[in-house]
Amino acid sequence: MKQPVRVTVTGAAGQIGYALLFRIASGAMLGDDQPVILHLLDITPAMDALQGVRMELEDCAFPLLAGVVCTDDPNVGFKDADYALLVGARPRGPGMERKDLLEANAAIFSVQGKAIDQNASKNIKVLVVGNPANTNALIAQRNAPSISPRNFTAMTRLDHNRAMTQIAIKTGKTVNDVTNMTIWGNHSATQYPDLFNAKVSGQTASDLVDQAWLEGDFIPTVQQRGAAIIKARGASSAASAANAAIGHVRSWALGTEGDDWVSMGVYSDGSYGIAEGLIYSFPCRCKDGEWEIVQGVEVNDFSRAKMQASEQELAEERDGVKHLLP
Ligand SMILES: NC(=O)c1ccc[n+]([C@@H]2O[C@H](COP(=O)([O-])OP(=O)(O)OC[C@H]3O[C@@H](n4cnc5c(N)ncnc54)[C@H](O)[C@@H]3O)[C@@H](O)[C@H]2O)c1
Ligand SMILES: O=C(O)C[C@H](O)C(=O)O
Repeated sequence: MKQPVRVTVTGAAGQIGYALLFRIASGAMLGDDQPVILHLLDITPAMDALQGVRMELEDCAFPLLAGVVCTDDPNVGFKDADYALLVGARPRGPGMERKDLLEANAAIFSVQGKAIDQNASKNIKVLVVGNPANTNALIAQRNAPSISPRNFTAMTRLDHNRAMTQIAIKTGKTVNDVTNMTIWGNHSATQYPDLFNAKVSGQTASDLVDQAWLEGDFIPTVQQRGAAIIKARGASSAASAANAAIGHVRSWALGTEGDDWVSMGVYSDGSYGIAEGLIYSFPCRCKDGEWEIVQGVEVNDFSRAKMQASEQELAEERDGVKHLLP
């Protein structure tokens, strides 16, 4: 049996937390031979609810669950953490854009970045889910100078999964036939889901649909899916978000499949002309616990304009939180 690893989940008493923790404890995220110690971090008023979550975790008798720590102290929450899923943050309501949450949520990620810097493993892998995820990841990363910026990522896997299903439905196939999907940019309404490189049963996806559907239906559906769920459910996506978080960390830790890739918000090294240092979603392959941006993906003029619009939005978000970026 492997030694247990410590996995911190923030916002653990929230709705994504509830859909996430039981799957981590079951082995869905890190494999069925990897014991975990869960560190559940939330705010003080949520501690009673968090104890309820702990009781339910205990009552599952998961063979891989080697311990549960519940806390409202980030220093305890991130102590020796090997993985952190930063979920705890306010969700948007109807009519809001995700960046409207910046003011409410940014401070959380500055505090948590510092706590990660001071307490966590230097090899920690961090996934930011709380919105606006890319810029919150940037804030956490910049407040943790002793840890490689490569270790801070933001979640666009939910958008990636949404895009795979939309093209599968349109072409009468299933997601098993869809490969090489890419979400470029920000987890926001400027994100760009790319059908020019995606494949359906080995054929280029954009060749299988007309441009009017691609521009007028597919792209806005993926961009606006979070808002559509909020409108329908009266609450933001939770089970699908938790599922995407599991997928993101699993791909990062255990590797991507064959030649396929996944979408991850990662520290830009200037690939595809995207400003260095932004947390931008690129096509990534993972191996041995490391991600790399896939090079040589074709970018036509249509794609380039959309990628730059999302880059521009991320630069504006970054400038809006300058006071939190040491
Ligand atoms: N990136 C994505 O694809 C994606 C998808 C879905 C939701 N989200 C975002 O995830 C976040 C959480 O969503 P939810 O539906 O679980 O919300 P929720 O309100 O149900 O839960 C949030 C939890 O975070 C806790 N929290 C608040 N401040 C905290 C802090 N400083 N430290 C620790 N915990 C804190 C709250 O007490 C609450 O328990 C939101 O920002 C939402 O917009 C992102
Ligand atoms: O859209 C939201 O605000 C929630 C989440 O980011 C989503 O994409 O479902």
